[in-house]
Amino acid sequence: MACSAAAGAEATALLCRRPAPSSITGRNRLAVSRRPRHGNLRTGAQPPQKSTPSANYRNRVNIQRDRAGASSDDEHQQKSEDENGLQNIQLEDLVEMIQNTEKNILLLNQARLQALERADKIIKEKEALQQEINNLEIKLSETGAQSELSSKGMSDAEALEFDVLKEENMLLKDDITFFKEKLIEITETEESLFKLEKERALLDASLRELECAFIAAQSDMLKLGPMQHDAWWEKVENLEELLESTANQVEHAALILDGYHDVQDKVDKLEASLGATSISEFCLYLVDLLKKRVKSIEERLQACNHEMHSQIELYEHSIVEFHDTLSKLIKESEKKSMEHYAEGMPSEFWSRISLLIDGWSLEKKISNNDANILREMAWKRDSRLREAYLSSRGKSERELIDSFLKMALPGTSSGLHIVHIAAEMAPVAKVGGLADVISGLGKALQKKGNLVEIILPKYDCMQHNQINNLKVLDVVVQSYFEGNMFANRIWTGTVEGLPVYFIEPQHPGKLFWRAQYYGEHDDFKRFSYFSRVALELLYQSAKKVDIIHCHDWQTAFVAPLYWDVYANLGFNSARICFTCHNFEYQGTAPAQDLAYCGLDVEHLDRADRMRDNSHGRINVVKGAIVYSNIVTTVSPTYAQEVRSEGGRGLQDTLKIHSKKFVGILNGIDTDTWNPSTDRFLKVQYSANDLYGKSANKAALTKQLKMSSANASQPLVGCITRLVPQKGVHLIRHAIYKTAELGGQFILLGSSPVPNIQREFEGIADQFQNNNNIRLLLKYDDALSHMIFAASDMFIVPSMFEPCGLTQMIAMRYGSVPVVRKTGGLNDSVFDFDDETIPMELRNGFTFLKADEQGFDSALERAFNYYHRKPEVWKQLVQKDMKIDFSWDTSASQYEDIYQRAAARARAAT
Ligand SMILES: Nc1ncnc2c1ncn2[C@@H]1O[C@H](COP(=O)(O)OP(=O)(O)O)[C@@H](O)[C@H]1O
Repeated sequence: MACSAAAGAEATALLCRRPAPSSITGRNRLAVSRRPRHGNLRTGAQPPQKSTPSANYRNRVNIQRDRAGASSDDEHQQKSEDENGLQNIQLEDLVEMIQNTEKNILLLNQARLQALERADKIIKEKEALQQEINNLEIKLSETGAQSELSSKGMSDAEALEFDVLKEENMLLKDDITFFKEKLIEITETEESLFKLEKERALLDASLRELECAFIAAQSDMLKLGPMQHDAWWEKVENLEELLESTANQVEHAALILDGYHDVQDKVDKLEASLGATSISEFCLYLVDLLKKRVKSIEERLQACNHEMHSQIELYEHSIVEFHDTLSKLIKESEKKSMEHYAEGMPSEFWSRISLLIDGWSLEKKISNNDANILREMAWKRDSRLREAYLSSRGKSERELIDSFLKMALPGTSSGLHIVHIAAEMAPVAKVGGLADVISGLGKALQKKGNLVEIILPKYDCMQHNQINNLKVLDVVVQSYFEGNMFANRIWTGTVEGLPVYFIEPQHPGKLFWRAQYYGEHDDFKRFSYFSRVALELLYQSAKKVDIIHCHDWQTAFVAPLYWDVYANLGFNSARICFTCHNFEYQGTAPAQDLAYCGLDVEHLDRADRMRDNSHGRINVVKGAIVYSNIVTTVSPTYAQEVRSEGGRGLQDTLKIHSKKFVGILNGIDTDTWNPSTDRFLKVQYSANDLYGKSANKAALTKQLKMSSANASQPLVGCITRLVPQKGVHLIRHAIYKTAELGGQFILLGSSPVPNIQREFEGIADQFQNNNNIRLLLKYDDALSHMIFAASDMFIVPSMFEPCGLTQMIAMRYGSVPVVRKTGGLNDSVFDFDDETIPMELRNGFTFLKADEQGFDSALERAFNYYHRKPEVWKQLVQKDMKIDFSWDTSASQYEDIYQRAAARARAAT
């Protein structure tokens, strides 16, 4: 609208630029043009003419005149010159007239174009206005409808608001009627604009006529020379008439344009009135109303909130008060019960405690020193004694003594100083499960607040890169061996966060410089030497160790050495725990060999001490059973089995010492064996995200150049030492059976037994070109991690198995175990189809008979579930991955027996 007002002003300006628009009408200009006709002749020199059409015309006339002059006599020439001069003057006037007319035509054309533009704009604006009115009507009808709808179920205040809205709607409707009327006016204006347009067309036509006439006049001028003056004037008159009618039209157009100004004014006024009550204003009004409503609702909400908060505050306040009263009541009741003790039973209670302590002291169940400490505590009515007494109700006297003695410890720390003396430790020196136990149990005990140290031989072949801060101490430990003293260098470093001492004998036999851990002709010598130096180290460092834990035959020498040699030197604070990880390896030798490490052969070569039960040699495992304070093996079932044939001749010894013998199931190091962090895996995964498992399978089969065409083929894994214990004949059979069932098989293992190694090399050759079978006859820690992750099933068909770690590791990696029901396998794998076992415990497939049929029945069932019930299989995989095989529970059991032994030790001194 503002734009059209501006355009209107511009048009006015354009008209004003013409000289005196109101006076310069066509008629006035015509009067000027007529002057030459009434004799006002022009004389004298004329300024040079521009090359306009009339100038050209003039030139052409002069040329005609020259030609005419050349062909007449003088008189005639004079007359002719006069006539020509007259003609020239008249022509010049005519040309001027035409020039004026041209100018007027140009101006008119411009005015016409302006008028056209304004007309278009007005039409567009009218359309936009109509559209806005339409929208407004639609909005109004919607608002009306919504209001109708929302009026139902309104509160009084809302109804009032609704009425206001309705009224506003009515007013708006009136406004719209008013706008409509205005619109009709605009339509009328539009009609007059149409008329203007028509006039414009007429004007256009006459202008064209005028132009044609002018062109005709021009050509006539060319032929004018001999033409009659009157005829010429006739033409001029015609032209004048044309000009007059054009002037009339221009006048008319000016009138119409004046009318247009009126229309423009009207439009501007309309615009102004529309601006006053514009749609956006209406919208603003509506928004404002809505805002008000929202505000009132917010206010109400705030009020509610406020009320709620004050209620909550009240409620909280009353809770605090309630708690205060409750704690006061509790304190009062405690006080009363204390007073009850103090007033009623206390003297009798504390007297009884004092008598108990005196009795234990007299019976030598506790030392005099401990008795004095405990007596003083009872005298002072130490609440810790009272709590220990009350919590031990129903337990044995021994347990009560132990719990009392814990408090007699200086500093009363429940932590123990435990030293493991072993031949292996993972990952620095690993041959089998023993290594895993040392680091796994050691870490778990350390986590429980004990001081744990490890003593290992310093092997040349160990994984030095697995040791942190390896350094040699500035001390040489001299140790006895074979009648001589040998120097030993002591190295320290940490492995898996545990402090480790590495002993490097300066012995000419280069005892641990053999490029292998075991299998040397002088193993008995090597490890008896090591056991002696380990104790020597502890002795010389004057440590007050609580538990010395030795493992397997290699360090079984420690038990008799400790009690027969070092205890006599005053090194006797510790108690010895011996764990036999496998009763197959007992460390037997001719009796005199015991003397190498300083043991008294005569004293020990006795049936009740170290002489082997079935032949004349000495047996170091037997010696450890006899000489240790605690004897353990690695699973409850195996502990049971070794009490009969499984004991390999030591069953009677174990029976004799059964009170100190216990089977504790090994755990696994869940930090090392963790599929969600395992750095050896292609993709880490967890029970809740098994994608990584199939990715590892794909990666490993690709790496080993195995077929990956059939993704539904189960992959069977086996990682083991290839020794008869592990059921090598069933492992061999499993390879063929898996091929027959359409599965894939990967074996990772090596054998210390040459003919077994050769046999498996032969099988490997046989399957060399089979894309589904791979035999990797070596030791490879990284590869073992990848196989655990990639396999779907894992076989452990052992003839006997003290504990077995691979079935637990396999489950942690989602590989379902297929195992023989023996030893630790029986304590950790429960058959999926065995209905006598609770469903939640069933985690694998087991068989009892150590033959091919027995194995086949378990493997075939596993294959069936894998192929036919993939969902059940997946659930089984996930369940297995979530089983807690950590050392936590087992370490607590060890800690418990350590504590009791340590307490007895204190009681004894
Ligand atoms: N060839 C091998 N390569 C890598 N690791 C192996 C190999 N053979 C056995 N192991 C590992 O040694 C440990 C064996 O422990 P376990 O099952 O108790 O058997 P054992 O101690 O009788 O050998 C497992 O951690 C297993 O992964």
